[in-house]
Amino acid sequence: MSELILASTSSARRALMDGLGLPYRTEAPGVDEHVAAGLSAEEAVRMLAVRKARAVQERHPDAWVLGADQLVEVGHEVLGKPQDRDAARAQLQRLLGQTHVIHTAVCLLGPGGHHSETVEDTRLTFFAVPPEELERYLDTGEWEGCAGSYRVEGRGQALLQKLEGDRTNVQGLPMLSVVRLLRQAGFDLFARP
Ligand SMILES: Nc1nc2c(ncn2[C@H]2C[C@H](O)[C@@H](COP(=O)(O)OP(=O)(O)OP(=O)(O)O)O2)c(=O)[nH]1
Repeated sequence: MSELILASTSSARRALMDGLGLPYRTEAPGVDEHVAAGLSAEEAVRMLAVRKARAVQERHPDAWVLGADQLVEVGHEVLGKPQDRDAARAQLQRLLGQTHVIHTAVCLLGPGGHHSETVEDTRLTFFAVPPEELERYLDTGEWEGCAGSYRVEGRGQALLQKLEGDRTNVQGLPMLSVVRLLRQAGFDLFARP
């Protein structure tokens, strides 16, 4: 198989792909992540995952390229990555004591016009915790670089009352779907190095 490129700057996505053990490399997509207002969270993440994968594939047309994007939806609000601690506090205040949905889209592009994509949802319910506990969680710094301002595999799991769906989807890549897309594209996931 041609080389596989993860079109991502995300350390969480890299960690998940490392666990799979396939040879791959990463490349920053370098795309504008703004989308038209009025798109649903699912439409937005799907569009951005394709945009990221296409941007890298244009530079490496013979490669396989995996792109991904994630948003948090709570009520009618859509949350991305917080810019600072105050924004992270506001996001978590919105999520605590509520149920929210993580939407993650992945897109796999390959030689010969291969294009497969999917969007996976995971529903999470958080405990309602007092403000001082929220401040202690913010002190961990886990909010940085995370849509929704928490890390489900880190101290953030102490906020988690219920999770329905693929846990890896929360971390940045729905690995059940990534494996399915790679197998459908003909990847041998246990190829001899
Ligand atoms: N480790 C960890 N990371 C999380 C968690 N929830 C969200 N994230 C991270 C994964 C992604 O890096 C980020 C979602 O934002 P984006 O989809 O815009 O990706 P990002 O800009 O980080 O990287 P990329 O666009 O792939 O270069 O949030 C979590 O529970 N644990």
